[in-house]
Amino acid sequence: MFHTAFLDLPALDGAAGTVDLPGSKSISNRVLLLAALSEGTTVVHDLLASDDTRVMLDALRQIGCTVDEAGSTVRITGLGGHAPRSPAKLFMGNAGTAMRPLTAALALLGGEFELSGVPRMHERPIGDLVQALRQLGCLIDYLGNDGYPPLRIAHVQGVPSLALTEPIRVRGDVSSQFLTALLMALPLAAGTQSIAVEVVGELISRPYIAITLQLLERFGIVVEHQNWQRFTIVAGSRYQSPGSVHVESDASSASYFIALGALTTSATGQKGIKIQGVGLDSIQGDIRFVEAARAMGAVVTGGPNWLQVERGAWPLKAIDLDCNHIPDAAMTLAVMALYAEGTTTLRNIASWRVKETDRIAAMATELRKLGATAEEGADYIRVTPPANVADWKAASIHTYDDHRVAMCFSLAAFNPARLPVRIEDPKCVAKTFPDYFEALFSVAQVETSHIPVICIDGPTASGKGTVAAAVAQRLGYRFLDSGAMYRITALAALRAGFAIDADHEARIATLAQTLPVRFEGGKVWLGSDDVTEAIRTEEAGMNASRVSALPAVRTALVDLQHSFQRLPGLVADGRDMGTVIFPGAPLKVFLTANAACRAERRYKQLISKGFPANIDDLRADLEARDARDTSRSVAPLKPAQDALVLDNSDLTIEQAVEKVLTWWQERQPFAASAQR
Ligand SMILES: Nc1ncnc2c1ncn2[C@@H]1O[C@H](COP(=O)(O)OP(=O)(O)OP(=O)(O)O)[C@@H](O)[C@H]1O
Ligand SMILES: Nc1ccn([C@@H]2O[C@H](COP(=O)(O)O)[C@@H](O)[C@H]2O)c(=O)n1
Repeated sequence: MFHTAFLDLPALDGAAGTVDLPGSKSISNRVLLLAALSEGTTVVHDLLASDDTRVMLDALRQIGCTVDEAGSTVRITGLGGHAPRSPAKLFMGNAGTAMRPLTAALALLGGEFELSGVPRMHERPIGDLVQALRQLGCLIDYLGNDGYPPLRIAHVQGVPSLALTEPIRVRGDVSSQFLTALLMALPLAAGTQSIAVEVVGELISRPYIAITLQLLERFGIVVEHQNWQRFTIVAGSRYQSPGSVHVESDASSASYFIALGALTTSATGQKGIKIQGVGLDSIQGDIRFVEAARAMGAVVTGGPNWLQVERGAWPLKAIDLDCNHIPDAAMTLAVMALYAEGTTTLRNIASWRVKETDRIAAMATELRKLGATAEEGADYIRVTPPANVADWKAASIHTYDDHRVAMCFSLAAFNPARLPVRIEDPKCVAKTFPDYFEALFSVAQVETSHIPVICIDGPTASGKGTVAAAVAQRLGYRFLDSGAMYRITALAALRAGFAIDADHEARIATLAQTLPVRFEGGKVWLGSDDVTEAIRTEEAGMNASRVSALPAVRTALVDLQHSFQRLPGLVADGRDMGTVIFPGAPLKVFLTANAACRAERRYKQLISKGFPANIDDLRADLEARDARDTSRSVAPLKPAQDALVLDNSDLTIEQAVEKVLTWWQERQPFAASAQR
């Protein structure tokens, strides 16, 4: 996952390949709660690992369920009729699928609970659910604003006697989660009598209720319904664990890759995007996004657990669609509309206004930043793409702590104007798809020369590695420590018994070409040996300097260094990054510091690692190394013609990093809006 302040997506050319999607959020959190209410142990396979499931798991532990996690498999032993542990303060983050059903379930289980969330959760309505529970006789207080979390369930003396003879009335036109919450909680009270729930107003997002009913059935609860307006929980209902449950992949998450298949082709001749984990027979309502994508031109085929999507009509066809049945996935249509001919209208999406953010306003604002025309109404959005290629704008997309805004706007990186797109706060995807961008990059195609590279070259101990690693971390870019390649080659040569000299040049070069080197978790591996420490000594640096003067060795290491230029970008440090390896890089920095300063820094560095050091010897060594690096015939150390020189003798590390980042921002088309 990218924890950076923003993630810049370079203009992407195409996409092809296979993606495995994470588990469905809606199914994951429903299954967790149903398992918690059941008798027996449920093994949940392929559970989504995300912020929203995390808060649910934590809450279930707090109320006394036994929860064992092993990767994506979670084993839950439910309460099975026992009282939950109370009092408890439960933090629900911004997870509506946890807040609403848990409120209802805890109200019917008895005990004293406070449920709260992030500030946005405290703006998301829950009043209709609370009103329905109060109708029953439940004692629930608002701790902030009426109608919104945080709230308190005050059943210290146990569950009060409930008024179950009359149907419970609940609104269905604000959020279907209120009805889901009641349907999952009421079986706890349906031991001796049937309980009816009546929906007031039109039931929105009906497919989510269908998921609830299907999952309830798996946990032994039969719910009858008349025309989706009246639901009856049959007397004698009792939660019983089914033993094990598999969570299917998230159909809403599939929408981004369905869209990707619809709007891209592949330069390599590979055909389309294959999505694994969810198929045309999915129980999730958002699978009907496939119909909408087909209407826009996508060619979608599929089987029980997979989908295959290819571009059909191009440009895409504009649509006018009632999206009530696919509220979450419909956001993706708003971005697909950027690639359509004409105006796309998405209707009946009032629920967008009370989601993670006001999604209608958010989508309209961000689409406009890209150059589109977006008109918003109380329950619709109308999108007209930029009139001409030249009307597209490079935008910094604000994501409103809304995972879906972040994910669907990544699709704007395929714009015909070939402009980059900045996604602010990319980690918000953690709500449902923590590795979304990694999945996107695994199928996205871009000509390598278009992947941005920042080169930081300079003499020994000038701070290149430190600054480059920090810049890479701030941008979410990959990091290439090219010096390590020479250090490892020298080590491998010596271990193979080769002296580092011209006589052994060819053999060392052959060795370098097939170096079994891996950089993993901050460690450097040569085959199965951890050489992290061994290559950091001054002697190893000197050997590297000798080996790096052999032209054949330099040539042998070129491909390996180029292989680091991958999405979303690269920061490379060394001696010839800007002059030889990445001559087209858009930013080249030559980082220097005076010799005394560098010797002192290296001295402190070695001492702190427990290596013996003498500052005068160090200075002599680094000057010798610089002299050899500067005077060698191939790829000598020198600033590239277009490099910016930064003497950081009097700068702190952070100041040097900021300087490089500032230079980088100045080269970005959306620099100004990134300051918001
Ligand atoms: N601006 C700075 N102020 C103080 N210390 C710094 C600064 N920049 C780097 N250092 C420190 O100097 C030491 C050497 O830095 P670093 O290893 O990044 O240099 P380098 O140029 O990559 O060296 P080499 O060429 O040998 O790989 C490190 O301990 C680092 O923390
Ligand atoms: N691009 C590069 C990087 C390094 N070298 C040589 O390797 C030696 C070790 O590099 P460090 O950055 O890890 O100290 C260095 O002294 C150079 O001789 C190189 O030639 N080209």
